[in-house]
Amino acid sequence: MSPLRTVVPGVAYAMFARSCCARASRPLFAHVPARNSFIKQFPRLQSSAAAEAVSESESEQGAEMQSQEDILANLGPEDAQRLSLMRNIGISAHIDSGKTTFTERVLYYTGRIKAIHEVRGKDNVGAKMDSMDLEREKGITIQSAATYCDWDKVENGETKKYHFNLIDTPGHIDFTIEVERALRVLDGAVLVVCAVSGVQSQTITVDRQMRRYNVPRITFINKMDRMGANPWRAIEQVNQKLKIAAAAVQVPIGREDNLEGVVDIINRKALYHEGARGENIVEKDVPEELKDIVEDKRSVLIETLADVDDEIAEIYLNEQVPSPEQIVAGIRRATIARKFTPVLMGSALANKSVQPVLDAVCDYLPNPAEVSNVALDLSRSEAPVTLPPYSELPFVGLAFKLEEGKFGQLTYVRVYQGMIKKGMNIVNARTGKRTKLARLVRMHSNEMEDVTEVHSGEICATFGVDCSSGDTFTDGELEYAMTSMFVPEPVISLSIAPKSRDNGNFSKAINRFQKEDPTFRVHFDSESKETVISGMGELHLEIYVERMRREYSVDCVTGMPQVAYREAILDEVNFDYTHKRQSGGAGQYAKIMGILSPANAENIFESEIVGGKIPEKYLAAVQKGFEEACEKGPLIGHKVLGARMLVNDGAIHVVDSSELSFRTAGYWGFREAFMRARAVVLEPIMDVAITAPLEFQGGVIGLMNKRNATITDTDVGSDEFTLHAECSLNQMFGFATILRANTQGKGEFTLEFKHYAQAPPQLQKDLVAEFQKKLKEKQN
Ligand SMILES: Nc1nc2c(ncn2[C@@H]2O[C@H](COP(=O)(O)OP(=O)(O)OP(=O)(O)O)[C@@H](O)[C@H]2O)c(=O)[nH]1
Repeated sequence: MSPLRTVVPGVAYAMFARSCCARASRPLFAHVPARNSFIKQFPRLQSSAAAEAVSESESEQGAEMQSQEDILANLGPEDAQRLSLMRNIGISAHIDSGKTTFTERVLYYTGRIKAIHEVRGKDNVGAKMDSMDLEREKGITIQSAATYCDWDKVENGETKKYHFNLIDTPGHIDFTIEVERALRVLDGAVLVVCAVSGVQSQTITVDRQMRRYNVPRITFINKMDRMGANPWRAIEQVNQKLKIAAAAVQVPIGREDNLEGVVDIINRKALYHEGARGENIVEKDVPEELKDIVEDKRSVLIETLADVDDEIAEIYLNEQVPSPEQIVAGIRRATIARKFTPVLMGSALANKSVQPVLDAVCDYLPNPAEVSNVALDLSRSEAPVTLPPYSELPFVGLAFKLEEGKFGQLTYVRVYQGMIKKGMNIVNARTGKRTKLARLVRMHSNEMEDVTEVHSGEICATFGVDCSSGDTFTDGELEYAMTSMFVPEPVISLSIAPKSRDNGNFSKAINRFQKEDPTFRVHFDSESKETVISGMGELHLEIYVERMRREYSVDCVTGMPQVAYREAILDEVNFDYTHKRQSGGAGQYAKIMGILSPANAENIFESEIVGGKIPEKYLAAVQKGFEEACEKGPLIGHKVLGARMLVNDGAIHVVDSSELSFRTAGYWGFREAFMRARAVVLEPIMDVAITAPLEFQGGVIGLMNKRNATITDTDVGSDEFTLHAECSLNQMFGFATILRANTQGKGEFTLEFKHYAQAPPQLQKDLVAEFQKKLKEKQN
């Protein structure tokens, strides 16, 4: 953490002063308010004796990175009150853990919806957050959905109204970008774990994503009503597999069919439910038969906390017992520091113990002011700057999700600093484009409510803003850009064409899906004259083909799914390539020499030219040629992965050399050297996790052996097993049908890209032969 600054108002001024300097140099940011107007704008910073005390030199030294203490100390009373009661949270988990069912209860108990509808429920209505027809039919979440609700929490006899912005995310790895972008803008998460299956493959993936965006999480063990439910095994797995300290803050009262509620072990209170949907929580004494386990688990909680929190450790080492308030404060500190996750339990479907999770969200997850958010100041070599959630500062927000709605493109925005108002102009930091905000809404799944202004820390949506997902918006005052989310590379592609002549809808659909989903890519293969779509898995592409049919009335024919192969080299070779053409008119001449060698997972271009033998602009042209060649490898026309081209010598011709000549030399020189450097084809290797009832274990192992998979681990539960294996994607095509047939429809599996590895020699030969054949056909 950066050192605590003492002259707090000055820090904000320094940041602002810097942005003014930045603006002064760019015509786009012509308006430069004087410092006085800044102070007028921010009355609470007017203790300007302090502001004056900040010397110019300090403001020049880059005091932009504010510590969390600075931010909290400098929050105005209105922001402080508003933000302390706000939580931006995501609900994430493995497929089918009950995220949507859980969210439905949250919406019901907070009064956001009037009735509960189940995922695949008999009433055919479906859960609120699965608003797409396809989601309701398949019973899976495909797109993340945002909503908001208010939760009345009683604290010391006083009721406080907390405001939640909530995002329900898909569990399936094929829609992983939805999880990435949700976690990018959320401050905390509820990790849902099934009480029977425990930590599953996707739980681990989601956990990794939470770590990527530093998201603190509380854990909810759902499905405690199911046979074989075992929360203690699940907690052990969170500790072991997710490698984060976890301890229960509750113990269940009854289990499986007899689940009645939970005991809050911090306050030693039993919580039961009353009402048709368990809406009323009734507090009672801890049942006699649970007293021992409550004390036992309470000690485990305190010991686990003592390991990760200094204050609890001190109390513990002094052989004292922390008070309930101290325990809650310790859990909050350790959770926000991402060293610990408190574990709650219940059953969303049986309406048990969801409300305590909402209390825990308030107690343990951070409010927007407690999370450090950073942007890069583009005007100062991308120096990092903190974005404090003060409403008075200039607006900075991130467009994290785009969606085509009834009224045009809907852009979801998280407001990090300042506020936005209907009618105001916002500027896209990437394109410099200014747009007037015609409409501002808050989303409730597929419904929306118009609002006139949205303050820092909030999530909202706007219409008619031209941008890509991940773009930063400002009010034009600042040149800030926020780092965007991680976008995984697609691993599978297939050719696609409309069955009948395209009346424009096919292209419209393709354009829209591409804009909305950065993991869905489209390109036109000029050799095969086909449109090729790429994505994260078979289901991912299948869903888009189906959506084209339903939403755009375009029936499509698709080719066989193709693996995204890569080409690499195993040897280092020298190259000496001359590109020469003399056919009337101006000639072409470029000579390059150097070394081509294998590199680690990226393509690198370097030059070590002495004495200016090749001028910089020609070297840049060689690099261009190299990059072009890497897009379409010489072996089978797939991308090159891990090649380093070093140009260390060469020659130019005073008349005939040009950028084009050097670009051509870079392109062909690379290809020629590549083929001499033991070129190989790489294929994607996937992490496979298959879960099925125990009786199918032998059969499933047989299926994986047939695919030359490497079995890495097997978890055997009371009635199910999970087999983990590494297998090439090539071997996994159509596996969903095969697994279903071999497990009476009870088996499930997930696939996640792990790494690239050399394809088997025969496959490489076949691919090369096929590519050569196609080339010949084209030449004839
Ligand atoms: N027994 C039991 N079943 C539950 C519980 N919660 C959810 N389910 C069921 O589990 C299935 C999956 O629930 P969802 O809420 O769709 O799970 P999800 O995690 O949102 O699913 P995806 O978004 O597709 O990954 C549904 O059939 C639910 O009825 C629970 O507490 N107990």
